[in-house]
Amino acid sequence: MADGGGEPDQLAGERATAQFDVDGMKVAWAGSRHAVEVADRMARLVASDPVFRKDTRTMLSRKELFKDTLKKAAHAWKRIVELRLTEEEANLLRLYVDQPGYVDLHWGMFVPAIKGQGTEEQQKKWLPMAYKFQIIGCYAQTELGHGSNVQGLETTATFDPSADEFVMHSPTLTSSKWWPGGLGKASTHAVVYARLITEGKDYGIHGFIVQLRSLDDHSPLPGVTLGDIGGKFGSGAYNSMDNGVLRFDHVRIPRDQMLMRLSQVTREGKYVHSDVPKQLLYGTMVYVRQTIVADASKALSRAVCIAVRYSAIRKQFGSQDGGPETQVLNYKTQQSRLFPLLASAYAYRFVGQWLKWLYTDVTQKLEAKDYSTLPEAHACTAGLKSVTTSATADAIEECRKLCGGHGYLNSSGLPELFAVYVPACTYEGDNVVLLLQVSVVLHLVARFLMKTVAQVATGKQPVGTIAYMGNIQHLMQCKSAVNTAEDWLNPAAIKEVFEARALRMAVNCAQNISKAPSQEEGFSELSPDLLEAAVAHVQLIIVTKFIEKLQEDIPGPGVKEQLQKLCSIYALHLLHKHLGDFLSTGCITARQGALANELLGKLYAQVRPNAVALVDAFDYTDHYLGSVLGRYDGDVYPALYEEAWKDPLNETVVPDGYQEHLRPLLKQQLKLSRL
Ligand SMILES: Cc1cc2nc3c(=O)[nH]c(=O)nc-3n(C[C@H](O)[C@H](O)[C@H](O)COP(=O)(O)OP(=O)(O)OC[C@H]3O[C@@H](n4cnc5c(N)ncnc54)[C@H](O)[C@@H]3O)c2cc1C
Repeated sequence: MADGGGEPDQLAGERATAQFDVDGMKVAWAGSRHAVEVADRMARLVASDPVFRKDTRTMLSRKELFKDTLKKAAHAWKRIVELRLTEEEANLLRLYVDQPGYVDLHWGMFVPAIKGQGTEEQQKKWLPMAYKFQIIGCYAQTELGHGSNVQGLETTATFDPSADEFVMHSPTLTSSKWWPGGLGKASTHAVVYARLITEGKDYGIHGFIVQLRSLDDHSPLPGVTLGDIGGKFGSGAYNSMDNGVLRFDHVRIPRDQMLMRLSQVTREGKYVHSDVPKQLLYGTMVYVRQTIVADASKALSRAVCIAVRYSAIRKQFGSQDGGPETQVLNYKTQQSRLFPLLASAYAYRFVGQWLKWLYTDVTQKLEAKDYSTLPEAHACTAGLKSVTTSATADAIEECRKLCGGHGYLNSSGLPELFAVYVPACTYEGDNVVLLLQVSVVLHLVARFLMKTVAQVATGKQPVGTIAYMGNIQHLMQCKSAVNTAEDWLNPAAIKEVFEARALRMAVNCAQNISKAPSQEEGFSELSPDLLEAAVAHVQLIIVTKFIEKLQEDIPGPGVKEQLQKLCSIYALHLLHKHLGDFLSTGCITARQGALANELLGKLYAQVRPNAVALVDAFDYTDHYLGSVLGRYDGDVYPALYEEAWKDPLNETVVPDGYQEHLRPLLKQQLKLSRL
């Protein structure tokens, strides 16, 4: 959607060729008519408010940028309160402000940690203050010396029964908390993860609510050392966030600030487990990862929207007879690089919508004390987080290249989008470490199935996203029946080969591990293969959820047909990219692989007239896109020209430094003895 301007629509011709109802597609993308309307309202509210301008953000110094973030966060809060926005509206408003800041961690990690790990009394005490922003919280887990290996954290929380207090301490340099967002400058409180020591025994990592700064003047409390960890990758981007460093020098907190839902320390210093099961923590994890997958589809769709619109405007080379130049979107290479990314944006959107359902399902099962599906739900969310964020990071960079030189300008929006997005591959679990966790679950199931193949029809069946593994006898032997390119349009044909590939890769790994001297050695040696098996499994989940989405009623002329094409593109481009997997596991023949590629080419041609309308369906304002190349009206060149003049370097015609460094050079009358 455009947000102002009123220039003639240079993309009108592209929009006229669409073969589907864009409004219907907006509903399919957003999830409901209501979701479209709320998102639209919030996006326009932000776009029309001058405080939320971001067109010069990449030109600000770090200090200016941070202050600008504080201003935007405070203004957003003011608007949320004034307009009495609902939680849904407030979340969307923050999304469209589109500037990482302390509020993300306050709402996204601090509040959920207290909700998930605090007792009822603790929630009653802390949450109202957090909801009203009387305190600002962050999530302090990672240390200078340890990230992925949480059990290796060094910060200590030693119980002192004489004072009924914990003593928080950072015994080494490497125990300094390092990275938490919002910690450096903004937070007044943190949930701090530390080794709990009582009665001389180390009980491992637990969470504690610790006040860090004075609520009167914001200065650090005695014994607390705090600061920002320094500039990060890119201009603007994540530099708006005050990722911080924190050290404790014997800082005391009351005993009741240990998060005590799962375990407690008594007044006497005894460590006791509560009767609340540990599995409850899975619920929060599923929730957080579901939001990360949803964010992947947002970031990817933004990049794709920019690249598609610009590729329709950009022309290079003409016909041989000097006729008009060709839109770069018409080049088959541009289509084969770009349309799979467009299809991936839709695929991630739908798997994200399914994850929302999964979260509700997991929550209900937890309430009913049914923990049977949790390991599978945990593995599936970990895998989806890993695969979608890695692919999105790569895709944003690909979109930059698809926009040629102009894609490298900050005003294209792509460098900042990339810089702000890539850490998603690292935070909330490094992607490789997460995939290895997925492969452990797959390995266990594959091993169990191999042992019980004969009884599997009657034995314990795998559930949820690993249910297909129960079909081991068929999937280990089946051969694809595809005989023509169009046979690949059949979702059942696609599903079968993706299932067979994932299962065979898992079984191969399990067989090879069983030959190793020990399981541990086998795991370590085969971890690269395990990783690939986990990726195959996760890609199957995404393909399956897209196919299932298409079995729903999807209103709007032509909408379902377009989605069917995108689903085929998503699956077949993966098949083409990972052809080695499919061939080496014997799931398809080389000819069937070639047929898939043939169909892909035809599908790209069918998507071409719909491409601009398919990105319009994301319904992004020009403000949110933040890209002169992705403008709704396609009026790219005047905008590029105008943006350039905003650069501080253009404030003077003759640059600073001319007198000292350029002029003497130009005026030098050196006698160069050798010339
Ligand atoms: C922008 C950003 C924001 C963040 N915000 C927060 C925050 O708010 N709060 C917080 O507590 N933390 C935060 N973090 C920290 C983040 O959670 C950690 O960076 C993350 O957990 C990874 O840990 P690490 O950096 O120590 O990487 P490492 O674990 O040191 O990983 C380094 C490399 O080793 C590999 N590796 C590690 N273990 C294994 C293994 N077992 N097998 C194979 N390979 C392995 C990894 O794949 C990676 O390639 C943030 C980080 C970033 C970048």
